[in-house]
Amino acid sequence: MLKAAVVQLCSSDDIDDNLASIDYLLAPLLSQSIDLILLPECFAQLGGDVSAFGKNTTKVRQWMADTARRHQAWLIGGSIPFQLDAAENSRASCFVFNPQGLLESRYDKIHLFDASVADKHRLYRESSDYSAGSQPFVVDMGEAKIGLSICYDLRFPELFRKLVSAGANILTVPSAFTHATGQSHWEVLLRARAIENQCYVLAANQGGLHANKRQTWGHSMIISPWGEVLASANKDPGVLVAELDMKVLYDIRTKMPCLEHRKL
Ligand SMILES: O=C(O)CNC(=O)[C@H](CS)NC(=O)CCC(=O)C(=O)O
Repeated sequence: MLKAAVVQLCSSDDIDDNLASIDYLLAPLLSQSIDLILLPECFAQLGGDVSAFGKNTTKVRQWMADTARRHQAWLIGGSIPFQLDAAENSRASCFVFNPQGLLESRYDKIHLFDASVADKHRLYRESSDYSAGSQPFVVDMGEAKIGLSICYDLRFPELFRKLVSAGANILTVPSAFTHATGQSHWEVLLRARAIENQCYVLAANQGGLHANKRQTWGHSMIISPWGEVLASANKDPGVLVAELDMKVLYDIRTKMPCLEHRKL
């Protein structure tokens, strides 16, 4: 049994404010034994100066380490911009801290959201602010093996197959999914990834109208390997908690061994 917490936010461009909101939302969980906390994409800042933040992430990374240690839980830090190499843009990086507050791994978003969407924002050009990563990551938490992804990655099932082939049994999808695309695609894609890969899916989204006028979909979810929605949010900030029973997952994988039936 693993107890997971999924945080939904409506982040602004004010880093201190956003971190204080998360502290506030997580405070009631201190008395519960949470094993894993997932934060959404751009949890620390949405709509700010990506390049400036990407060069100066020390404070936020320290906050992540402290938060993991305080809750004695794994912390999967959705994404922050992180300037890895002066010759390129920031990566959109998901830092993972263990319950001792030590950095365990970092996944850099592979698929960047360059798309025209039928909302007021219309044109998304993530690649003008960010450089793409290329390396999928599975975090080994013992029985739980966490396959990392970020937001637009959700549309690329081949990434999730790679993660599952590398042993993943829980998939995390921290996001800032738009209101327009979320309404049509979010739940369907998440449940499909859970069903086809026979994995738990933890999806932490941004939700609401942000200071920069972007509107995100919310509806963060925890989904079982059978595709059932175990917990879901509406449009407002909050925290979802669910227990992930790995026996349920093994049972599904044994009775319907789709992953072993793969031919291609
Ligand atoms: O740019 C920022 O400030 C933070 N990053 C994001 O919001 C990213 C890139 S624009 N959003 C997505 O990937 C949404 C994907 C999506 O909505 C879909 O696939 O439909």
